[in-house]
Amino acid sequence: MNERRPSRPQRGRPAPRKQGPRRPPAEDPARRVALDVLRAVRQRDAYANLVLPDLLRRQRLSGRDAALATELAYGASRAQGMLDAIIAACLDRPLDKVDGPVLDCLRLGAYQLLRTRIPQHAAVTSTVDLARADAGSHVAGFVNAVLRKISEQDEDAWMAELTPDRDSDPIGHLAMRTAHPRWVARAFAEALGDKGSDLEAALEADDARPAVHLAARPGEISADELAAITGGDVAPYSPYGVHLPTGAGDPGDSEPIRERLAVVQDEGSQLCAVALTRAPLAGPDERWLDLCAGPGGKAGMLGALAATQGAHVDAVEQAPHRAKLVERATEGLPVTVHVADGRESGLAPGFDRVLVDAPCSGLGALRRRPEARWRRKPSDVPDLSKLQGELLTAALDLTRSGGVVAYVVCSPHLAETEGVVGDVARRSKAQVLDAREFFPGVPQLGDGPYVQLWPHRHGTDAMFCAVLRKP
Ligand SMILES: C[S@@+](CC[C@H](N)C(=O)[O-])C[C@H]1O[C@@H](n2cnc3c(N)ncnc32)[C@H](O)[C@@H]1O
Repeated sequence: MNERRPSRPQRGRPAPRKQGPRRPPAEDPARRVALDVLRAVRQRDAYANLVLPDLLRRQRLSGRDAALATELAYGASRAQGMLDAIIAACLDRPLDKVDGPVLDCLRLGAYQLLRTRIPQHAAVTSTVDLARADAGSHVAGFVNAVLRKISEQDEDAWMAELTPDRDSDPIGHLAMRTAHPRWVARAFAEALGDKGSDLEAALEADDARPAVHLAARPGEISADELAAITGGDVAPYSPYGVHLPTGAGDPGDSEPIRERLAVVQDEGSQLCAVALTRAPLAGPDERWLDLCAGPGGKAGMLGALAATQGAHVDAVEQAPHRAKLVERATEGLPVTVHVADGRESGLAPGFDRVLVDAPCSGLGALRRRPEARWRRKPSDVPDLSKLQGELLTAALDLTRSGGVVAYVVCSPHLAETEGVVGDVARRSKAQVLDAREFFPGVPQLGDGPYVQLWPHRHGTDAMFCAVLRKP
């Protein structure tokens, strides 16, 4: 046993308070918000990025306090597996025997100790205060003791102790070091065909906070104009994209977004929507379909492009509340929204271009959804692949002979990407086009015919795109 870290924290004996900076107030509002986010995620499967803005508003937090709450809530959510491994190493009982509210406090405290520059005493005492307020004095000593043990080593030392050996278990090693579940790291490795440096770069980029990307609405404003107004940079690949500087604040406050001249949209999503419109077509090019449209990001892009080309978009979405979001996103554009199951939409066939942006595991956008990597399970994938195959088949059925279908998922998992497309193309005899041609100027697209974008190569989400032509 490691003598420096006795296995049993000593309950009820808070470490003596040191002289020095004043103890933070009992209810530090930024940490309170972060803790409430962690709790909502754990208790009711909430999405951190949806609950946080509301909590910030309710606590009237802005500026540095809001930035701290965001950093702690998102950071602790993203690093949860790694934090849990370290917390577990400091306990004399299994982690699942720790009460949920206490575990939330431990995660929040551990994150501050390991991944921020917050002084140790502030990280520990502020978390103990929250634990006392939420769970009672009897747990304060326990939280204090565990956090003190965690604080005896920095993240690197903990990782050296807990991470599997790099040579004998490269995936387990990188998964732990970059705070990813092992199955996600393995899915990335299989898609990259690499267990070494490329995988490391991919997982590290996936663990970093992404820049906010905007899409200028085609026909309304150019990317140059949007960049000038927002102070962002024109995106490297999407003709409509702008990257906002880090820490630019809430993009929803910016004038072009309020005036609906631009939307927040990852550059990879923009590229995939535009790719559908770039595939060459003989014959008519007027009827476009978006078969999985909610909440309407790509439908907005397609609608705006359709408006400039005299085409019309039908947008199908199964969930009524998401269909409403599509209506809002496409207001004023030549788009008709239908609430229906894309597998049996009842729409008349004969579409010239069809987008299937299928429901997926979202493994390609984990960096944007802090808690998602710990929520998704490998057992989710088979059901998703089945649905994806059915939607792609329905899309081909709705396409005219010679028309094109873009199949897009925000995941690099091979069962959701090449597996689905290979299977449907074989059965339908659809021709798989070289999708790289519809991503001009984008480097490192491999051997084709599919396109797999990556955060570490392209700065985008890990979007997958295949383009098929109906025989
Ligand atoms: C990846 S999202 C699409 C994102 C959208 N294209 C965008 O850019 O904003 C997948 C959407 O498909 C919807 N969906 C799930 N099953 C469906 C089905 N059987 N038919 C139609 N839509 C479905 C989900 O509700 C979700 O809104």
